[in-house]
Amino acid sequence: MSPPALMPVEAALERLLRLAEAAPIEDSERVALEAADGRVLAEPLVAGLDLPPWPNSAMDGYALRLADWTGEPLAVSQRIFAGQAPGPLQPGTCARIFTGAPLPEGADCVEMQENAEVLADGRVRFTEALRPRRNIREQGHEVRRGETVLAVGTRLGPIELGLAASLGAAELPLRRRPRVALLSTGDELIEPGRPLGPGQIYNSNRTLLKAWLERAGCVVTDAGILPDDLELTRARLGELDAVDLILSTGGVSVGEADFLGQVLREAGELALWKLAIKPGKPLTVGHFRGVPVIGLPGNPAATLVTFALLVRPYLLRRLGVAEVEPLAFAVPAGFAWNKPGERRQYLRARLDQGRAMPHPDQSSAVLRSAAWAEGLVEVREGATLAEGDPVRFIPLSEMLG
Ligand SMILES: Nc1nc2c(c(=O)[nH]1)N[C@H]1C(S)=C(S)[C@@H](COP(=O)(O)OP(=O)(O)OC[C@H]3O[C@@H](n4cnc5c(N)ncnc54)[C@H](O)[C@@H]3O)O[C@H]1N2
Ligand code: MOO
Repeated sequence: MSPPALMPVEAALERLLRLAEAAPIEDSERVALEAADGRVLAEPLVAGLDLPPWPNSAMDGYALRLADWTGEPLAVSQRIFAGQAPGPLQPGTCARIFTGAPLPEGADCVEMQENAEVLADGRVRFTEALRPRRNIREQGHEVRRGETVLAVGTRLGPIELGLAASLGAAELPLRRRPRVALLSTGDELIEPGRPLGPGQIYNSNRTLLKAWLERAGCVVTDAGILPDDLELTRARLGELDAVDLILSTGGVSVGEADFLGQVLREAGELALWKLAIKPGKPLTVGHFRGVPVIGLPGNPAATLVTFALLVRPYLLRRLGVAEVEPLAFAVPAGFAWNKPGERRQYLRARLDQGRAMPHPDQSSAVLRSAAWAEGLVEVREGATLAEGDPVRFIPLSEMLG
């Protein structure tokens, strides 16, 4: 009998996103703008004013009414700086005006000072033809009052926060942060700072995931290293009832001391997925007393790839984010690929003169090549590649936030 087919990446993502939509995190809180970076909007941001709020000058120069201009020089009747409220333009004159200053009532054109000559008597001659509305930033040009500027579910970054600030928002209604409990499994693991005993390795997944989850806006509970004991595993999981997700690493393949799996089976449900991803084949998805559980493979590069491609989008979708997949683009392969694989490979790679160059060490156990990499290059299952063929490149920077 042939082994069951591996689950394609798209199918795994699709299933996880459906699970995320079935368990949305909907609570919201009002948060000061300065503390809102990386968070998700719980309500649309609706403009309470026009932007700009009034017509203003795009240039340092002179504001005038075109009908007043016959080709003769005009006297300057006022000077208007940004931040001032000008009076109406006196007929038959122009106003000295600076960038960002409000246009005086009655003016319908601004000419930049480079096209103006100030005569000895102070009057100004315009040297080029003038056009109506030239160099005027119109009221409401960017945003009209009442318009939705950012949709619910928008992930806020510096640019969105700047936009909210330009509309005068001091606080925003945000989804609360997801609470994630992080578990490591493996008797070989100890935490950095302690001496390494025989057979032991330092726990790197915990540090990697904690930092990454926090960047993604989560509150992380460190649930430590799961003991190799059924009773203790049961007790430890039982303590994690106030979280939105239990995320574990290790112990998901075919190991014998799979206490996590056993406890999940008796007090929840558990599915063992075999994904067509390399690195990252085994993934556990289930529930423990109603709390979603995702178990990532323990190999550090497998943890990284499955978190980036599956868990991060899952968490964002639980917050109602629509676009959860990282931006990716096609680049020419700087390498050949002769052996078609049954799993889709995500190679740790850099761009060299626009071509994707994989690191020579693609071992699932290795993090160093990921620290070197700028992104992941996708080699699809069953594919061979010649140098120059297009491959998808996903920048790590797209996924690390
Ligand atoms: N007979 C089979 N063996 C394995 C299979 C398989 O299908 N049949 N799959 C391989 C693949 S692919 C992967 S990926 C791993 C997945 O292993 P587990 O998730 O069960 O993880 P462990 O066995 O606990 O650990 C794997 C590896 O990673 C190291 N590790 C684990 N946790 C951490 C951590 N927190 N920090 C640093 N390193 C960690 C661990 O020491 C092991 O070296 O299974 C393959 N085997
Ligand atoms: O999925 Mo595993 O990461 O290939 O070693």
